Amino acid sequence: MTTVTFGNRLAAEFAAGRHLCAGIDPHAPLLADWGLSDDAAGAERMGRDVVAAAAGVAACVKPQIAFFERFGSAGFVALERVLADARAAGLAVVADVKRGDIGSSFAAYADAWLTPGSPLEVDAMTVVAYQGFGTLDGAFGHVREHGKGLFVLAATSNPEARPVQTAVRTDGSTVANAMVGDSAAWNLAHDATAPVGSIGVVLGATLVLDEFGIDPSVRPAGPALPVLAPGFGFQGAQIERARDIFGGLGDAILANESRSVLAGGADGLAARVRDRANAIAEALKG
Ligand SMILES: O=c1ccn([C@@H]2O[C@H](COP(=O)(O)O)[C@@H](O)[C@H]2O)c(=O)[nH]1
Repeated sequence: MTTVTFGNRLAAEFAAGRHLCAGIDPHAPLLADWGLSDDAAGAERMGRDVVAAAAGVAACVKPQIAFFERFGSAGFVALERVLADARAAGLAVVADVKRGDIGSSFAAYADAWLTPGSPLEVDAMTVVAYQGFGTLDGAFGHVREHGKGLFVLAATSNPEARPVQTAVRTDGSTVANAMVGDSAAWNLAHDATAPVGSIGVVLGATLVLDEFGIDPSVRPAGPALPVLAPGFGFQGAQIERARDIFGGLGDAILANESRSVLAGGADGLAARVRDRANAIAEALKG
């Protein structure tokens, strides 16, 4: 059986004009806003409602695992139900887990989130390569054999990240740019002719990429590099500026919005998801 790669799955979403990655972030104030309890049941209800609203409209959903993890095992049960709904709806899930460790331990994280049939199976996960890009090796088999994807933190949307991510390595590259380069190189080496790669990066839409040593006018060789872009909406970045922000890195954008879509309660959620999906499609088309 031929495995559909994560990159090919993204390419199909983009061809259909879907670029929104709808966040599932059950913050306590948002749960209150929705009239839900600040517990696992409330998080589950919000998550399942977002999945229902996003199916066929958004390219993916992105549960922020921290908001489920705070409820312990009950939170993970809730999350598993949200993931099951997404699977049944054919909606891709990017787990925002930001995992990283020495290679042998990281491999167990990758197995937990990317093994087909695992209780927490998702389509892609966010990862941290602070201990070296090679520590991600344990996930690459899932990418190649099971059609899974990774988003490597490169230049994140939060201001505190700047001193670390702009640091210059001994090879002259900033840490942020090295993450972009290593991810693009992996895609080129493993699936050179794919339209979109299966390894992507996280680049905050709130940033000026040049300031992180990333030249947005340079499109990496090989498959388009998926960019998971948080920072739109609540954090202030404007989707209309996406082309200016990402330049040559803007061919395969998943624009994440969480609080801007979730605020306002369950009533009107479907309309908000649709409106944001349309605005993002319009800004990124052509
Ligand atoms: O650089 C990063 C990486 C991840 N995030 C996550 O994205 C969402 C953003 O939520 P909003 O409500 O749209 O601001 C959230 O889950 C963050 O943990 C990020 O913001 N920046």
